[in-house]
Amino acid sequence: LYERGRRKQLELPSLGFKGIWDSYLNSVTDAFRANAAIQERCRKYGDKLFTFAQVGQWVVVVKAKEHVKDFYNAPEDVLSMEVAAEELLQLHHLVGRQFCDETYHIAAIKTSLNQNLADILPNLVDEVVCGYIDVLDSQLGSGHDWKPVRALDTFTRIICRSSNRVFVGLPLCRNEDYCQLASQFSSNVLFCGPMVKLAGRLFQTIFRHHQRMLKHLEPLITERRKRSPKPHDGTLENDMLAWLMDCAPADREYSPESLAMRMLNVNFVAIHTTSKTFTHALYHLASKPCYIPILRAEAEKCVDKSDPTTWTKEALGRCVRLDSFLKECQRLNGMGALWMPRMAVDHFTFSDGTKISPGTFVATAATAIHEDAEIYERPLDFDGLRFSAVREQRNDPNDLDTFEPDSDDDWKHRLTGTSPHCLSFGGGRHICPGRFFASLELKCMVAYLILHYDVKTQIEGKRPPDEWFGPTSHPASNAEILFRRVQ
Ligand code: HEM
Repeated sequence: LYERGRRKQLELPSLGFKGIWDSYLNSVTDAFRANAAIQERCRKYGDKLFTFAQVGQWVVVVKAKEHVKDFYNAPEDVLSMEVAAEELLQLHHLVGRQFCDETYHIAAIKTSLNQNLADILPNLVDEVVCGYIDVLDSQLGSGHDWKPVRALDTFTRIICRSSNRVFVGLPLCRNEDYCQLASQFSSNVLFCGPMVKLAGRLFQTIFRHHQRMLKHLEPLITERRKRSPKPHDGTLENDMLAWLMDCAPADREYSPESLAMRMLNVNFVAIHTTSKTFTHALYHLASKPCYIPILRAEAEKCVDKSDPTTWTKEALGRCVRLDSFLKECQRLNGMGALWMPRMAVDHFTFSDGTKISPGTFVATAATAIHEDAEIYERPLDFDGLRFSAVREQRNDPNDLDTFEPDSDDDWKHRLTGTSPHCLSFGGGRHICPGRFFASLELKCMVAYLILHYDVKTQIEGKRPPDEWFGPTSHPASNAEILFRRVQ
């Protein structure tokens, strides 16, 4: 209790704080309406930093552009993402020390994955198509009637397969046990993390994710080692496993334990984020059918419906309206009210002189920023063409030969563009290195969907409402969307 009172950062404003007991009471009532409570405080304090009482800790909340820049550019040994994640999710207990201590998967994503996007696209598209056929079409049957489909489950399975086609290749990416492990790992961690302070090492024993991943990868690693005594000689597959081997320190190149842990980590950051974003987009599309003909017409112009093997990174890059639609979905849905948590591990001073002491949690008010009327016109309205409108002013989208997605400051309005006003992929030091892959995969997924299916919500025009757990939001987990094949 003493620690809690001390860490409140008394010099910062905090609505409703009168004493330690008060703060507990507030934190419990606010937990049920965290988004509204944080938005209220953002309106009251404007661009000032303030503190917000959560059940387990105080959080200093950052909203103003300059504060966000200070925050996300701060060095890891001052405002630490790792320590915050450890504290919130208890990763050492849940998955083991090695999960956090090694980080060479980040290098593998930043260099190899991003450089190979054009090369891996045919495999990615192939798996997206096979995923739709195996997982969605099997639920629709052979007719052309509307059929309800549980969206989040269905598309998490397709995205998990497609991502893992690029991470581990065939046939493992279609193995049921492997896919279950890869897609459930992050939800298990995110769900159990907060409870694990009590449960200690129980989670590791019960779920044994690392051992299960090891069982799947070990034969692959042994086979590759036999084939190529050095992973860097270019004879291995062009997939994440090979890139991880390339980026690993010399003594881990072929270490199944270490590589299995990195592969868990890659799946941890890649699958639920992409599946959630896709599901949000699907809910918007199904509840606002006016976007279907717009996006379908653009997709028909950019890619060949009848031959997905011809789809290229450049062609998908020209789907500017689809890019904008996805960015708008991210702006309004999917971020938590508190986003990008950091723990101060040293004294930190914001550029306006505000000091943060070690042991303080800091996070951005992402929802309040994304819904700020001073930044976005009509911020609460969903405008799927909000970002493409700016890009199309400078380029004629009907003239695909002259369209230059890379011109001027075009990047700012792209799905992968980030700024202190657009935090969906983070920003600064820990900006998401997988966002180019995620963008490519999401575009393949949505382009294929709108070319082959019509979608609508059960109650026409009504989007399944997001689910909130404290300051974290998720797309409705059990909602069904109606699908019908395009005739
Ligand atoms: C739509 C999908 C995705 C979203 C919304 C997303 C979002 C984010 C955000 C917000 C961060 C920064 C977290 C922070 O600063 O606290 C982040 C970091 C990260 N993301 Fe993503 N991500 C997505 C997909 C992916 C994919 C597909 C990969 C891998 C292939 C990936 C790999 C990573 C990694 C490794 C980090 C940590 C970077 C570091 O610590 O420097 N992400 N992501």
